[in-house]
Amino acid sequence: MENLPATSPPPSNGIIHSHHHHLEHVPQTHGHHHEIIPSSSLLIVVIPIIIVILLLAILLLTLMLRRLQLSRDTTTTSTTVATNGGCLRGSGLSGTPQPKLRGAQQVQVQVFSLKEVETATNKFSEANIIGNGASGAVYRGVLRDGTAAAIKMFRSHGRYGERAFRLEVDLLSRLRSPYISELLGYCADQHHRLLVFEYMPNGSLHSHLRRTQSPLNWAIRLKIALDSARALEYLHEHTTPAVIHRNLKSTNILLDHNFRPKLSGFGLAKIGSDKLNGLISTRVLGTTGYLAPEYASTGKLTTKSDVYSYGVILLELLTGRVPFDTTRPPGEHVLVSWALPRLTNRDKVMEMIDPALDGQYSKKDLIQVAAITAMCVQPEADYRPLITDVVQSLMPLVKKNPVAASSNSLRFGHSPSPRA
Ligand SMILES: Nc1ncnc2c1ncn2[C@@H]1O[C@H](COP(=O)(O)OP(=O)(O)OP(=O)(O)O)[C@@H](O)[C@H]1O
Repeated sequence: MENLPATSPPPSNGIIHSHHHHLEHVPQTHGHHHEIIPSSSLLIVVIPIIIVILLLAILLLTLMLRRLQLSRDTTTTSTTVATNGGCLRGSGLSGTPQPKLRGAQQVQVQVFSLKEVETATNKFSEANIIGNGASGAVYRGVLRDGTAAAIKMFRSHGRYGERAFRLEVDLLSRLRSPYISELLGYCADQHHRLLVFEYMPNGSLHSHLRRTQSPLNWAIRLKIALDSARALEYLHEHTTPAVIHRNLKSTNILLDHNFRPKLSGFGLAKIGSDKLNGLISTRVLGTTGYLAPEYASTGKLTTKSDVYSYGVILLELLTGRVPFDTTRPPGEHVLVSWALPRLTNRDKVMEMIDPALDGQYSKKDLIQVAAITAMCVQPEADYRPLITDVVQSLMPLVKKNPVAASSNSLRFGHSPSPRA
């Protein structure tokens, strides 16, 4: 009241008396305020308040728009893959946490024009097709500098295909490990989406386990098991934040000229900040027979979901069977359900072993691998081991069963590993 301008009319009696007759005079006093504060003074107070509110609203809106933009970028993944032969520089999963190899720098991948890829694959000749995955055909090609390559062509790049393509480019240009398939480059020319990988002359583990001719021997199976676990260890433990592969299967384990495995197929990978508590996916993606039960039923994805899928690969190595096979007798369709009770039974474990191994393995080692496998395919995620524990358990077994130097002796028909 003291601050009222001099032009303000003097307070009325109603105000003076209000101390004594408060209740009776309240309405009167109230009405008086409108008269004693001039509109110019009101404006001085109200305008700054309105300006502050407006500024706050603009700030809030900007923040909300930014958040929306980030979440959109997360679902479509990177927007930095250059199209029309542009170059991938400083590619990043915009809006998503960017996994980095601790202490390592990003590796540049080459950008190929459609013409270059066409030349490399003899115009995508059918004769050059070496595989067919869910996202499209894979061609063998020879690059301009003479390097052999496997070129994966995305069939259509709808929302899902585009995400998978960008994710593979973004992740594989960051992740470098001797256990992970190397991305040489990519082509994103108009509607074409192609990934150019180092060529793995021995194809996939899946194809080798299906072969009846010269099957993989015990020592090489153990080495494949160990190096595949190391690939996963790299993703789960040596990458920050952890990467969950989400599509671990024997077609994604590729073998080099020495049958050393490299992990591929990163189109469904998830970069998780909380690897053990997990991420809840609204869409369950992956491959039947390899999906961890808790992920299949609730969408809860953790590094332990990968450990389960890895356990299924161990089962394939032990039994030579596929994870889901309706041609088998009833009760044997689902590999895990059939194998789980046998894995922990010392007498029955021998019954489930791949007949192609022809008894050329140590029973003691087999029991140990079976025990590791049983833990990995535990229905309860918490009881599954960390992949690092698997690596540690397999290391002494691989040391005991060294792989012969020549690739010719990696399979039977040459020099099988000795019976223990
Ligand atoms: N770098 C490579 N070298 C040699 N062969 C490869 C290479 N990449 C893929 N292939 C062959 O092509 C097949 C299909 O590969 P792709 O990556 O499409 O795998 P997929 O797991 O079957 O499919 P998706 O990952 O789309 O689910 C592989 O199983 C393998 O036989």
